Amino acid sequence: MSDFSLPLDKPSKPPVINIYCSSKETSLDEADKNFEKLKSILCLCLNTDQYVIYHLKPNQLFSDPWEHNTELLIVSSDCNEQEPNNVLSELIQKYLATGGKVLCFGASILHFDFVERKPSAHNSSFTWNFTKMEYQGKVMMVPVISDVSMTSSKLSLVPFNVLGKQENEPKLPLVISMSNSENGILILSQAALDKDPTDFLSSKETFASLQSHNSVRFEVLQDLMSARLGLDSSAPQLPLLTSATLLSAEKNRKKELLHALSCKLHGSNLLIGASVSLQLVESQKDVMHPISAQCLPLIIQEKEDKDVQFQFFTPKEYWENLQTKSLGQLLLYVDVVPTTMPLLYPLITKNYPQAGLVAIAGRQTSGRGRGGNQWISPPGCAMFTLHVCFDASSALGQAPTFLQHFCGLAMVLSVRELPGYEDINIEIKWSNDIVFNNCIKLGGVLVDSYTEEGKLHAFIGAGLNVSNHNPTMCINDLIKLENKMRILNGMDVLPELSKEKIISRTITTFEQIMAKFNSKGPGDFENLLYKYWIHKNINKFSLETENGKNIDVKVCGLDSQGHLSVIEEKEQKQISLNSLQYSMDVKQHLIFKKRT
Ligand SMILES: O=C(O)CCCC[C@@H]1SC[C@@H]2NC(=O)N[C@@H]21
Repeated sequence: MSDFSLPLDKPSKPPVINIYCSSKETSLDEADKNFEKLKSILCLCLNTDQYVIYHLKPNQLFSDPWEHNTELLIVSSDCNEQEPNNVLSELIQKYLATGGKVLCFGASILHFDFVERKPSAHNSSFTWNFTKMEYQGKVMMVPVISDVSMTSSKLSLVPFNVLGKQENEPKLPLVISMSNSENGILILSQAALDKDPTDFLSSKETFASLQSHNSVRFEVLQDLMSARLGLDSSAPQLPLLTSATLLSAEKNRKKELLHALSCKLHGSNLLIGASVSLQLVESQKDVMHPISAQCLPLIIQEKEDKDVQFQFFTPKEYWENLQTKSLGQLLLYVDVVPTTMPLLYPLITKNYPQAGLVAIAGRQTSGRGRGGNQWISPPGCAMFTLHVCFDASSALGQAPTFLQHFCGLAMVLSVRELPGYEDINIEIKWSNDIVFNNCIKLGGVLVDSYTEEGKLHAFIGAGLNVSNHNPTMCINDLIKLENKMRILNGMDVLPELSKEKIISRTITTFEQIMAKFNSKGPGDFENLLYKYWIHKNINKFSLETENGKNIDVKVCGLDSQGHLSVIEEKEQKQISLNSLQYSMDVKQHLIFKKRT
């Protein structure tokens, strides 16, 4: 037997938690969103280093052998699907009989005699009720679907345990657990513990009440996972999310922004965004834990800004190096967040479109890269999203692709325009990678945008690895290399750079490039870009065409829209390539169509 055989009690792959989101009337998009939401909830109550979490889609229920490696199946149903789903019920019964574990939110989706539906509940329109639930001495407000209940009298026909019941109503169970002889466990919860308070924003009072019980909800969920279902809920390596803080070097800017936002507020303190909402709070002591990915507390006051300290960020270093008129002067800083990309949406207001807001993160738990890739985001990476806004009819509004190039160039210049750092050999590879040695990637840029009322809003996300030696290389590794050479030549060594300095210098340079582009056109910008472009030397490529044939092209620069301009060698014909459709592989000298 080989020394490398697996110990018998070890799974060959990590155990899976499958989440099934019922989607009868909800669109598939909605089901995806629900899945993401549930996944972020699980990340707060499970050791996510131990499990992989997948979305089990309706079409996979029968086609994939999901039962084999599923440690837990979570079923989440919403108001739209209250007729029992017989097929799903049967499948779950089978899975339980083989020792499976199921946690089901929304008792009425499964077919059980003890789930009673009042006649009105057979109509398609269901509503939510809010009731107090007692779970092992803890009391909390929970949403339940009205007109559906679990009837104790009929429940006596099955072996069950009441875990949560309506406060003062022992006969009305809200959460029960049932187990069979094969050790299968089913937890059926009529209380919608899978819903966040932000799902109930239409009533200020309801939202406030659910929000105030939110930490109890997580304690209950954690207890269900660990004590009832036997899963590992010890702290994962992933850090807990933290609150954000609004900072500005000038107090007045912060005041102006908050004033401009006052008409966008829901209730007294909520700013809604498409995927993340911000809950404005006065100080750290008003922050409720745990922090959910969908509703981030944003501290707006507290001590003087200059006294605030963070785990992964030194504001003083940032302000000292920022020399802009407006960009980056208002800063949303957060130590740990899934991604900075959606954070600024709730703060955008037409009353203050030129706020120049930037969101900076110390680390990200789900950093986004281009083309749906993941962006590894540990603390040593400089990571920010910058908001800019201009007329859609302006030169830049007509060619917003240039923005990503401005940012890539600004990142390179943030290092290479520092006296002594001119030879730190980072360059730009199309479309927007910051590379060393033509192909070792240290950084990149990602832009989201939308147009509203004639204004183009762009959210420019940038990441540059400043001090992580893994998984590739970082700026400070290159500075060390440069220092070896300088020592040999009897020169002073260069200090390593901080991410604060790199971010504020990038934003400063970005603002200058943009201003010059607006006033004088693209000339100066392009000359500077080509100076740091690897394609001044690496310009011969084979281009994949529509008909599958490859043609030889030579990269000649950017076109008037900011797209890559190449010349077909044979016919000398110019072709423009959009980075949304094409990618480049420098090692293979290949430009190929992205597969969608
Ligand atoms: O794929 C790329 O090259 C683009 C990477 C962009 C990463 C940055 S880090 C800050 C911002 N937040 C994200 O989640 N992504 C961008």
